[in-house]
Amino acid sequence: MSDDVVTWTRHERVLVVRLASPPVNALSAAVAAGLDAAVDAFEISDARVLVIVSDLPGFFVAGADIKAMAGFDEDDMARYLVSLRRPIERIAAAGRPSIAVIEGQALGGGLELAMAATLRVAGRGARLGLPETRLGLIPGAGGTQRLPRLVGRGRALDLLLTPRTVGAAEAHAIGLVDRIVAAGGEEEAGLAWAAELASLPTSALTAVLRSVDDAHDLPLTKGLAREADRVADLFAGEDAREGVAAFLERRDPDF
Ligand SMILES: CCCCCCCCCCCCC[C@H](O)CC(=O)SCCNC(=O)CCNC(=O)[C@H](O)C(C)(C)COP(=O)(O)OP(=O)(O)OC[C@H]1O[C@@H](n2cnc3c(N)ncnc32)[C@H](O)[C@@H]1OP(=O)(O)O
Repeated sequence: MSDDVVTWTRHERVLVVRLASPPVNALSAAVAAGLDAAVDAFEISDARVLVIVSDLPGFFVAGADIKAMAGFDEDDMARYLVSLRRPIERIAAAGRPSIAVIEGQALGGGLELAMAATLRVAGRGARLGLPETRLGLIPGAGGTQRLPRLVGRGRALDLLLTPRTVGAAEAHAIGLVDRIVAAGGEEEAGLAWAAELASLPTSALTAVLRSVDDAHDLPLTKGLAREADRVADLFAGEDAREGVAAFLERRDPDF
């Protein structure tokens, strides 16, 4: 368990990470370190899904810690950038699904954290944006790379070039969030979604995640070849045997 700004608890096959760093969950060094420790806990566990949720009403994460950064020298900045990017990239590369539960503001590094998750669920009151240009910066934790992959070049530029934020409905319409729920229902929806994913075999979910990432990174022919290899590996595995048998025996599979 990390210090009190980032905590995590196990809910059956789901690890729930809670952010509670008043007033806005700014990504301070303590929050970054806490996130990293939470990813350590996820990696050594047999949890199948990671959920990231804020305990601060109105804020998912308001971005990097501007107050702290204002006093940085270049070495501090370099260390801070590494400390922020490390947990964010580990979540993205985890190979097991993660869900960011967005209630309120997800800005800058906060939206970058959410985009590193596999999936995003937002409440109707959420606002999302990458306002770094207003600080004379650009996103430094993957925002310029993941936003175009999620929403396309034009919409990404619209949100990257200006500090404009989008509400939940627009974010859902452009594919920045995957599910939109009534305000107040975010955490329940995120946990229910995580439980649904956690009932499925990690071997298949990991194969989906790796294959979809290949679709961005590889030429089609190589991606198709890797997909075929993954199908063959899965078909030879216990999970596929259980899944096929359960179907034929008209029962729920026990993965
Ligand atoms: C800036 C120096 C740069 C030096 C180089 C650094 C390079 C290292 C880069 C690291 C990796 C990059 C990560 C990421 O890409 C970069 C970022 O995330 S930059 C930050 C982006 N986020 C923002 O710009 C949001 C700024 N905040 C707001 O717009 C508003 O505060 C809000 C979140 C919309 C809330 O508005 P209100 O409800 O009106 O509340 P207040 O504005 O009064 O704020 C309340 C309280 O919280 C403090 N606060 C708000 N945001 C931050 C923050 N990001 N960091 C630290 N503190 C924040 C605010 O100051 C108030 O404090 P109080 O006055 O009450 O003490």
